[in-house]
Amino acid sequence: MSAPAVLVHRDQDLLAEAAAARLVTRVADAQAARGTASVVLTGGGVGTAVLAALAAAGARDAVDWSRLDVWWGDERFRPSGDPERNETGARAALLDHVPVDPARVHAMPSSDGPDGDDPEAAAERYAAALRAAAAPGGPVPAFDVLMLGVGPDAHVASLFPGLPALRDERPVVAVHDSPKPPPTRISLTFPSLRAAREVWVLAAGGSKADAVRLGLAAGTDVAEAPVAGARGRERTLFLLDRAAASGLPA
Ligand SMILES: O=C(O)[C@H](O)[C@@H](O)[C@H](O)[C@H](O)COP(=O)(O)O
Repeated sequence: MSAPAVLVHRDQDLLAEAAAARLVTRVADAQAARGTASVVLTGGGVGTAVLAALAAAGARDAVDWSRLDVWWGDERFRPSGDPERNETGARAALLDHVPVDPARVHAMPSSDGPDGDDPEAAAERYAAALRAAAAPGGPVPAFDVLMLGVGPDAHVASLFPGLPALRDERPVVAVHDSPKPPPTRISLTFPSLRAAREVWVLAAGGSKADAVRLGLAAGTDVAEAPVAGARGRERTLFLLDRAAASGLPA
């Protein structure tokens, strides 16, 4: 696991533009090296702002969109097209505007999908899709970039403080009784997050300052502040605006 590096931008808009530019470079580099690239998206205000900034960036066509796999770190277990779904926001912000291969856009199942209203079966279905895309024998691909928003309670993906998903070793789990609505979700677990080459934690605003501080502090209990467990294999970046960084030592 890599030790985190911190980058602080003036405000959320600049943070989103800088992260979008970084994403273009990282994806283009991965495609040059390996032919394809994979990214894991997050819901939330900042994560969606990054996607919108990417859609608006002139450099976006440096990405070969047809050779990009798109996954999600978590999803609200709602019907397809529901405005609460992270997928819905990502499509509106970016995916509807670039020539992605629909077969490579791996949305998490919806509550009106093939498993119906059964989040456990939906989680298993997503785990099977990840396994099929992984290197032989591996549970999940080595994602090039995995982005995570963070909540004021220090959750990442749908890994909330104190919930059993934090200790689950399966790659994908159903989450019940989420303290943030909606209550039923699907989430990657820590082993899957940590399979990524690069993990980027995105945070803007003063309400995130405590979570960011805990996420970077040595010795934080991951069960209390899940963001502290968000680490990439090669690189971990905390991409912040000034307000989110305001709790860090100077
Ligand atoms: O499903 C969710 O609720 C989101 O995926 C969640 O994990 C989000 O990323 C953070 O809560 C940060 O959200 P904001 O950027 O909107 O504060």
